[in-house]
Amino acid sequence: MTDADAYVATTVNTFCFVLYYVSHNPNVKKLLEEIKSVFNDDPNRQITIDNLEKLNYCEAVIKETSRIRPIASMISRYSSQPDEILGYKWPKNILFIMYSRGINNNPLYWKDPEKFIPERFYEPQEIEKQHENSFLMFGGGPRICPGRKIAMIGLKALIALVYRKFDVELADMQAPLNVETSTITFCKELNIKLIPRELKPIHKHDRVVTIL
Ligand code: HEM
Repeated sequence: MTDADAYVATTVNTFCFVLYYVSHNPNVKKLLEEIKSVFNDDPNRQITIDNLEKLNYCEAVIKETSRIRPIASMISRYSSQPDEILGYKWPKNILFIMYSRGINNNPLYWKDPEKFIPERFYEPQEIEKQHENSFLMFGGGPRICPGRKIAMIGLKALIALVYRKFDVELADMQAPLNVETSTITFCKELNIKLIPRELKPIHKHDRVVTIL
């Protein structure tokens, strides 16, 4: 997989999962309010890095989506030397596969793990409660995903571009996510309705300003 493929495959599939979970959850209101306020209620305003950095609730939505449904369900490492883990002795060159999706959804680390609650990644007191390495969206340690910052920028921009102009509804609210898992989990199909928001009415005052 090239870096370009990694960018498209990871970002696009995470984006589909965001659309799915946001459509199923009323917290969407908070996301829309944040987007509206950061872009000054202007759906055509140019997107800047400063704007994207202010989209903290949007970032929490992306993280909560990836906690419940990470595109990378597993992370692997070879042992470079013999070690003892959980009382078992392991020789070197053993392939360890960590089920990150299981860790992300483990009730030992997350209260009501099946519930979509972006506040887990938004409220400082909730963030403080998190156990180390209990959220592995981008892996961890020296081999942590080097594309994580650009991925977050791309996802936030995509979410802002769509939600500031359209209401998004799933074509079938009963349909489960249609996915296929190999190295990453792909969203095979997601049918949505994009409903353009009404254009902002032009006020008298705006017209005067335009003519001047
Ligand atoms: C939502 C988007 C993305 C997610 C969820 C994601 C997730 C991951 C995960 C879980 C790993 C394994 C980390 C580990 O073993 O500890 C990884 C590795 C990697 N990712 Fe990403 N990734 C994303 C986007 C990107 C993008 C946009 C790029 C490149 C522009 C990228 C490039 C890479 C590379 C090169 C590695 C291998 C790093 C190494 O083995 O040293 N990723 N990613």
